Amino acid sequence: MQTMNSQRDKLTRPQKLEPSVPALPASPAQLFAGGVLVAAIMATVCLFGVWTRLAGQLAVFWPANALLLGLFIRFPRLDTAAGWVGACAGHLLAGFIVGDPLPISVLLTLTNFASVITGYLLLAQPFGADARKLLGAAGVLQLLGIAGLASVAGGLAGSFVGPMAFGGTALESGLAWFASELLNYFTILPAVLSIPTAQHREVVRQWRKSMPPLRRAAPLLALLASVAAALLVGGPGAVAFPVPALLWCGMRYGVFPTAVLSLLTTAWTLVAMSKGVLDTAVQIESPAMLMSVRLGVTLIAISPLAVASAMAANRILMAQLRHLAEHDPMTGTMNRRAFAEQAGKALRSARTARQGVGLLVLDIDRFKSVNDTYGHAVGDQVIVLAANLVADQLPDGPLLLGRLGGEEFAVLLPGADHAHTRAVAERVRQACAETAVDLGQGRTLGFTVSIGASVSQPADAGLDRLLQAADRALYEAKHGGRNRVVLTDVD
Ligand SMILES: Nc1nc2c(ncn2[C@@H]2O[C@H](COP(=O)(O)OP(=O)(O)OP(=O)(O)O)[C@@H](O)[C@H]2O)c(=O)[nH]1
Repeated sequence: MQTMNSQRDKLTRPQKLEPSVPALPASPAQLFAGGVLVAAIMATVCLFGVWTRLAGQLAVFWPANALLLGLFIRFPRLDTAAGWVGACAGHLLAGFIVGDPLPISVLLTLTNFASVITGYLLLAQPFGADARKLLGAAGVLQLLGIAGLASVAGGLAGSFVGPMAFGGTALESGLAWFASELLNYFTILPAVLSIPTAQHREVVRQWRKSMPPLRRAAPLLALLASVAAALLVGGPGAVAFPVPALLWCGMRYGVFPTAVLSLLTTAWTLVAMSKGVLDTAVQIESPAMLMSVRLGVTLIAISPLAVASAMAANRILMAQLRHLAEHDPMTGTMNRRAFAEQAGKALRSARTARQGVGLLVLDIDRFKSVNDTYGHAVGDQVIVLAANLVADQLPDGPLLLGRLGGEEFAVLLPGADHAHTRAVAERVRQACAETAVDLGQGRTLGFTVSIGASVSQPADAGLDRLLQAADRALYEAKHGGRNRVVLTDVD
């Protein structure tokens, strides 16, 4: 007889939308590959940043720091010593390619790392959990605060290094560095941190199914229309034209698409302004004015992100509440009401497809004496173990297992005929008879179950009739000596 004291996970649990963490330590080859990947990404984005550098000035757009911080937090697999060395190597390689003198290249790299490390240390703290996951509007605000402090660190380091690398005063250099970092962090970090996980992709699939294509596309079309309107109308207010459409995107699309759309809209607005395509009639006469405009445009994109995040947090809460309302907290199986609802749906589909259906009602034998002899806590353990054993014996596909009450469970087997229903019931009975609860100190407790099964082929009978027939069969199984299956046909 096998003993078991662990709860398996086939039963439905509330979904946790968290970044995946590697289950096993990475091998040296994987660490090396991760380091090389980070180096390649950093070298590429640094070269891009240098390309946007105007003579004797900071780069107009420097995505490297925000991207590096986002990658290390979002993909812990890359956050290794090899990853950090790779990031350093990528920076220096880009400096070497563009012909920066090595001391300057090292100083610029250290300055970049000052802000990345500050952001990393803050985000890695327990209080940074909501910011890491962009959970709720508070998470977004927290992320912005952390990005602000990382930018201050970059600005302070930049006030020393800037005058050596690009000339100018320490104050000018520090402020320019700070503002540029803030812009990059605000736009890029949310998009990288919210890159979807496999679980998110399933949520997206469900979302696609739940909405006709035009309804899904409407916020995006509104965004395009508002960008076009900004181009046509112009003037200082035009930079805010896309905000309502972005808010709509935030309400409908979730955090990652909203972060990407906000990033694209911000980038487009800044580029269109600098090229004169978007005529805001604002005279940009000084570097400080330019920075003010850039930061203003960036900050406009923050509220849609906060909306998307609050909506996402709300959706997670709703899913958890729904799970609590529909599941038995002890075993994780559906409760009676949710089982009736799900089984009813499955029955209707089986009927439409002219398939058969089987129903099992299962009851633990002489359970009262378990409680009386070993106490309720052990009784609970037996109930949980029975639920997991049943779940393990069921065919793949949606798990239609419900706790009808006490130590009684029901299983619906859509598409099953007489033979299949009996085979599953026998498997369940045998698995329970062969498994014992581990009571510790070498003691075990075995148990058996009796199963009443009913079959309707094709599935013309309703759930109530199937349940009544299975109940009668269960009564027979109990009176026939227990630890047995009795099957009956419903016509
Ligand atoms: N530990 C525990 N006991 C429960 C729970 N729900 C119901 N029970 C107990 O389950 C027992 C059910 O016993 P009965 O259905 O009367 O019969 P039985 O002892 O299982 O005997 P047969 O069904 O005739 O084999 C009762 O003593 C209930 O108090 C629960 O959640 N936990």
